[in-house]
Amino acid sequence: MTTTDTTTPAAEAPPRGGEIVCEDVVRIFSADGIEVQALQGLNLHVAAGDLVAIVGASGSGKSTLLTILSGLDTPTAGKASVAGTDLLTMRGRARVNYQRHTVGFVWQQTSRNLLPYLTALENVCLPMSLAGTASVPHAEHLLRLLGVEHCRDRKPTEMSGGEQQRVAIAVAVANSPKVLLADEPTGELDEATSVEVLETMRAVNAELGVTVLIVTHDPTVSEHVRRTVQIRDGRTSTEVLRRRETDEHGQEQHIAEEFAVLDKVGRMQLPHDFVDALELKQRVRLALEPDHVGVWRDTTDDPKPTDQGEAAPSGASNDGSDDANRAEPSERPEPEGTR
Ligand SMILES: Nc1ncnc2c1ncn2[C@@H]1O[C@H](COP(=O)(O)OP(=O)(O)OP(=O)(O)O)[C@@H](O)[C@H]1O
Repeated sequence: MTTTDTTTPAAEAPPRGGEIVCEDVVRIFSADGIEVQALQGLNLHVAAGDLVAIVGASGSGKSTLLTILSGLDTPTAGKASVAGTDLLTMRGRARVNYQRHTVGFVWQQTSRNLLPYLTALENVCLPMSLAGTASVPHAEHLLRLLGVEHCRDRKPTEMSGGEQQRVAIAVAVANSPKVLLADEPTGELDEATSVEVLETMRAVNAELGVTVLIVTHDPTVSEHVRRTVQIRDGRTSTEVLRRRETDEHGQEQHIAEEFAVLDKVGRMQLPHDFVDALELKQRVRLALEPDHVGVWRDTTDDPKPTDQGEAAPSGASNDGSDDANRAEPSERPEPEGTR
């Protein structure tokens, strides 16, 4: 990952609010009398037209989030809406309409996305027929856009895994949803085919303007999206925003900046590698500077060197003043907001 400093990170950030809004979303599962908090106050805002990857360790809550956004499950608490539809109060007919028109899905298992006894064209026409808007020319247009027009009259068993996933994307966007949700869409594919499928997702995002959210374990997915959101223990923890810039030599640079997610009351999680690198534990020292917040390891209880080079008693300062523990600006580490 190429990283570089930048003076205007906020200028590139997507606007707050928008197509997908999750605020303090909680999902508790009860099984055999044991409660599992899969989502523990998750916050996520995705703007209309954005292309976002959600990454995280196994069990961090990615699939739970996607199942809620797809309308197949309801949060225990919090606020969640997609394209203005409130996912907590949605019932019956509204839920069917939501799944048919507002969101489209692509699942990991290629076999789950397509009906095996229908051709690619028939698979794409099916959701339109259910909505009463079947159009062969529109289905053909989508197959062409996704580069699988040659599969028009083939059944899934006559297509490669990558072709099946690209047809699945055409099926998912057949009813012009506002949001396309994909759960590990490259999970069963080799690297080269994964890249093709991800590029297809980009094309759908760019050409049709559909907002795309991809849940994945695959770290290479991050290189194909503008924004990667990390979920940790049921909460969004950090984000990486990517963009391309041309430097003064005319060379294109890929810029990746890491951000921490700040909730409404100001809580944030520091990335694991920051915590490990500075051996941060239990408590950190903070300082508000004009344009950033400084975070330092708590050295209050460290032995202090004396003039003779011996350790002073814990907590004692060199000159007896409280300021002795504060590093002078020249001694301070660089701000950690960018890497
Ligand atoms: N229906 C359920 N009943 C009980 N616990 C559940 C249920 N679904 C998920 N969980 C638990 O919730 C937590 C989050 O699960 P989730 O499937 O969302 O994680 P994930 O990040 O998608 O993991 P993976 O990458 O392995 O699919 C896990 O501890 C899981 O065991």
